[in-house]
Amino acid sequence: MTDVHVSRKMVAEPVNVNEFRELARRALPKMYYDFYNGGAEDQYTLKENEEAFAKIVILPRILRDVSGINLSTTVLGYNISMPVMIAPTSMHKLANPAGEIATARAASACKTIMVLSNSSTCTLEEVAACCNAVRFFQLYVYKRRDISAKLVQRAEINGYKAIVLTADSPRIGRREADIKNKIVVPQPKNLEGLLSTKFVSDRGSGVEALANGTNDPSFCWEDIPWLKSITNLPILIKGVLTHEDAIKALEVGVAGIIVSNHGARQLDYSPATISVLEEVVHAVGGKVPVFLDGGVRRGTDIFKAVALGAQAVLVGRPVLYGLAAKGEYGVRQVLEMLMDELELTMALSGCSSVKEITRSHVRTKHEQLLSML
Ligand SMILES: Cc1cc2nc3c(=O)[nH]c(=O)nc-3n(C[C@H](O)[C@H](O)[C@H](O)COP(=O)(O)O)c2cc1C
Ligand SMILES: CC(C)CC(=O)C(=O)O
Repeated sequence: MTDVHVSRKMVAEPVNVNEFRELARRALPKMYYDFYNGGAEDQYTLKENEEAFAKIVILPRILRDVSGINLSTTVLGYNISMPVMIAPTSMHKLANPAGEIATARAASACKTIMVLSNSSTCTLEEVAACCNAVRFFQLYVYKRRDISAKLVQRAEINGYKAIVLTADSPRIGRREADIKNKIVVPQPKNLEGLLSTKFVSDRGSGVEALANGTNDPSFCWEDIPWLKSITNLPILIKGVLTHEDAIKALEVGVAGIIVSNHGARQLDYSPATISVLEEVVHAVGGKVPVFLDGGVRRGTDIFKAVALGAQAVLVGRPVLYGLAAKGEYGVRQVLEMLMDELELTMALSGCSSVKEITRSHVRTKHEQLLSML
């Protein structure tokens, strides 16, 4: 067999998430692949999100009974099959005609939680009706506060179990591929009949026009009581990267914190999420669960995040790659790959349950350098 045959076969039958990325690239129009795959400006943080995981080593323990591995955990009291959830990402119909319905069904099949994006291409009602996955609803607070309130109310009526407030997007990051491609995106389905989103961007990106036309850049900590006053659902805050903001989040009474830099699509040169996870975990001191997203591509990444204190991680692009390549089945395959990799990582590290993964199972770059002194 020639090398060409080998590489074709490899891409046709992906064995890891990064191979799904290549399948997605082939399946999608360039404009949409760039939208899904890209980050802000120099994409420094985009690279760092993945590379920072590579700087952490795992310290395995040997001769433990790992004949049965239990990957399950709980998030806000809901049992899930593994410490991995689906991050909110917009516009799944750009990847597959079934859109978020396919993603939700895959989440349900894999017994995990899907966070539905505020800017989805299926309505939150359609997603609620299509499967019995536990679902959270991600919220951007709009200049039209009444419309955000309406979305929260609809999420609550339709059985979403938490509101994930995205707090890192007062304006949209500068995503240069979208500007160059003059990306055109559909109107978010949840806003149909509520708000016209036909905004025009000077710079060419339809995503930028949409987000900057709708999101309220004045929304701040003092406004969280308003959000709490309109819902009984627990609120998770997404976009925390410092201990200062973690403490503020506790003060305003959130039910959980998601350490996130929005998949490096907002502020370039913000830190890789895995590099600040521990700072946030220490500040929170176990008062609420801490989650992480950004750059998780391997079971070993999940293991490292859990060892550094995350209750679970969320994956964004991997799900989109699976969806673009193979629809609902592709999303399932991606989730199952991560699950299998995590299971093997735990077995080889001597951990038979998620609780057994501890801080002493990993060594950061900083610690590696200190140990050489
Ligand atoms: C194409 C795309 C769309 C996204 N849309 C949203 C969104 O609508 N709301 C949101 O809070 N985060 C959004 N995010 C950020 C994700 O929730 C998540 O933080 C990020 O994708 C995690 O990094 P990863 O893609 O490396 O896993 C989006 C990310 C991508 C890649
Ligand atoms: C701006 C939104 C429409 C989607 C989003 O959050 C993203 O693309 O990162």
